[in-house]
Amino acid sequence: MNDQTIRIHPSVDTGIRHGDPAFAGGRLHCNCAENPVEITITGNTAHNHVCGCTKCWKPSGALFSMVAVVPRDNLQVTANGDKLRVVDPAATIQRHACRDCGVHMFGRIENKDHPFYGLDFVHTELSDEEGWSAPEFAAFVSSIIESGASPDMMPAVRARLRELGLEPYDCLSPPLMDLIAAHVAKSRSAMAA
Ligand SMILES: N[C@@H](CCC(=O)N[C@@H](CSCO)C(=O)NCC(=O)O)C(=O)O
Ligand SMILES: [Zn+2]
Ligand SMILES: [Zn+2]
Repeated sequence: MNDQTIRIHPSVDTGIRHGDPAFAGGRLHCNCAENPVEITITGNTAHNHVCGCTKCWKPSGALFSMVAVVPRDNLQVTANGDKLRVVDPAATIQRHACRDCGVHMFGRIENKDHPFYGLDFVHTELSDEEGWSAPEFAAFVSSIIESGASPDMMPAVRARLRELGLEPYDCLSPPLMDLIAAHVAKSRSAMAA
């Protein structure tokens, strides 16, 4: 990495750290120096990825967020939960953010018909523990333009993502898109029956 290297996200900019398959979980904190919000996760995360969408929380200076999922029953708010506010109650993913520092602690889908219902979205860089699952791909890459990135820089952004081993996609990865499509097909056939 040199001064000209495109900064994707602090957790990947110097190379991807492997996750630990035996990792049993840990705690995430917001950025408040006093009374930080804490969530506790049992077990490891899955489907970790960097996301270029406009809605996922990004640390300052990063082009992408880094976001993974956990079963919602594996996540508990364990300190200062009174500081959490839903950023956009109309969004599919309801992001619970700290009202003081703005960090998103978890995103939850309340629509039981959604393909990802039952999973919460979390940012594992908020944890001091190591072993969380590593990011596997880059999602919603073209969406960084919506946040102000120049279209001219997109070839370099995609090249840097590939160099890091994060295949760039403009929606989710093919396995996740297949999962969504299979869910839609199953719901339609259930409705027709
Ligand atoms: N171009 C839009 C895309 C936003 C989008 O569809 N984001 C996805 C992925 S977020 C986690 O990977 C999504 O499911 N959004 C639902 C939601 O955010 O509630 C943009 O950039 O805004
Ligand atoms: Zn905070
Ligand atoms: Zn996103």
